[in-house]
Amino acid sequence: MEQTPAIRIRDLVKRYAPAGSGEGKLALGGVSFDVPRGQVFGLLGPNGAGKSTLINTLAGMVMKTSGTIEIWGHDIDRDRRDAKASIGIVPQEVVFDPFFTPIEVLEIQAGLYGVPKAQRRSMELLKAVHLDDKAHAYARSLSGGMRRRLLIAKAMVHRPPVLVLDEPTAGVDVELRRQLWELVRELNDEGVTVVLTTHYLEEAEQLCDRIAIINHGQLIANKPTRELLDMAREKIVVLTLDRDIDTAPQHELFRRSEVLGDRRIEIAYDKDRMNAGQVLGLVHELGLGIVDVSTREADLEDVFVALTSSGRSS
Ligand SMILES: Nc1ncnc2c1ncn2[C@@H]1O[C@H](COP(=O)(O)OP(=O)(O)OP(=O)(O)O)[C@@H](O)[C@H]1O
Repeated sequence: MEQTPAIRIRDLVKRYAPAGSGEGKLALGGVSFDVPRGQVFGLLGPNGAGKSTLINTLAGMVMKTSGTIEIWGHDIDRDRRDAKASIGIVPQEVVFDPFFTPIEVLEIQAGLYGVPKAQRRSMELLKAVHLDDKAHAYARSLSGGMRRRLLIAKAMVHRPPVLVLDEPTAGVDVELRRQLWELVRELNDEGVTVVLTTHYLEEAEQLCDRIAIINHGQLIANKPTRELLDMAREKIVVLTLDRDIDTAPQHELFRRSEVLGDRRIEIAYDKDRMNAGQVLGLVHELGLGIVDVSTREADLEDVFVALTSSGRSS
């Protein structure tokens, strides 16, 4: 029998009720996709695309207009309890009572989820998020990064097989971002399926096995990260010339050509139509001497911009 996906979403529609007499806002216009088990799955999209609506629907905090959602094989309408028990949600905002300690935060949450005392593993969870030495410190004395890690532990008290993180690294510094990535990888290595939304394309590229892109409430891509990156047809060469020039050399085969300054120019070309050697040859033919060359692969940002600006579906 084929394994059920960690999350199965079909024809999900959410229309927010109108504030006045209008039609209301269509935030999700019929979205279908699966999150395979055992993966780190990234949900990307520009501001207002519908990511939070989707996550909040999974969390049971937003009522969908129509469509179906199954979490670990449990339909969220028909099998609400099991669906809820199968998912942990890490919200964007970090809010704790400043007078509770991390261990108390986890114990209270375990109580809310009805986890019997004998099955609780609060200390183990604090260890997993590297907060065991802060178990008895007041939450108000924790740094921003520690609070975020505590939120992740809190979402895991009932041992859900699926963990959803809404913008886990929004507004955190580079060092902390890397620590959180490491934590997500550790959880995933232990078998937890992770879904995360992010604005940082580098984060998605580094962390996610598969990426779905939402734009204007529609799914416009859903592919393994590698395949999505391969969709970037553009390659870029940066050349250092033997003299200063005011205007970049142009050719019908160049997609883009710009002067960067300090005798450097950048030329983007379609990797399916030509290679770097041909670009150099053409620049040479135009009478320019080349003293240095480097190339840059297009990254997820290039793909993202191409997809979300054209609205093309894949
Ligand atoms: N409670 C609400 N009532 C009415 N419209 C809403 C509500 N919540 C969100 N929307 C609208 O639905 C659309 C999708 O919003 P959503 O917050 O899901 O996007 P998002 O992709 O999470 O964006 P962001 O990255 O900015 O959080 C937006 O146009 C938003 O204005």
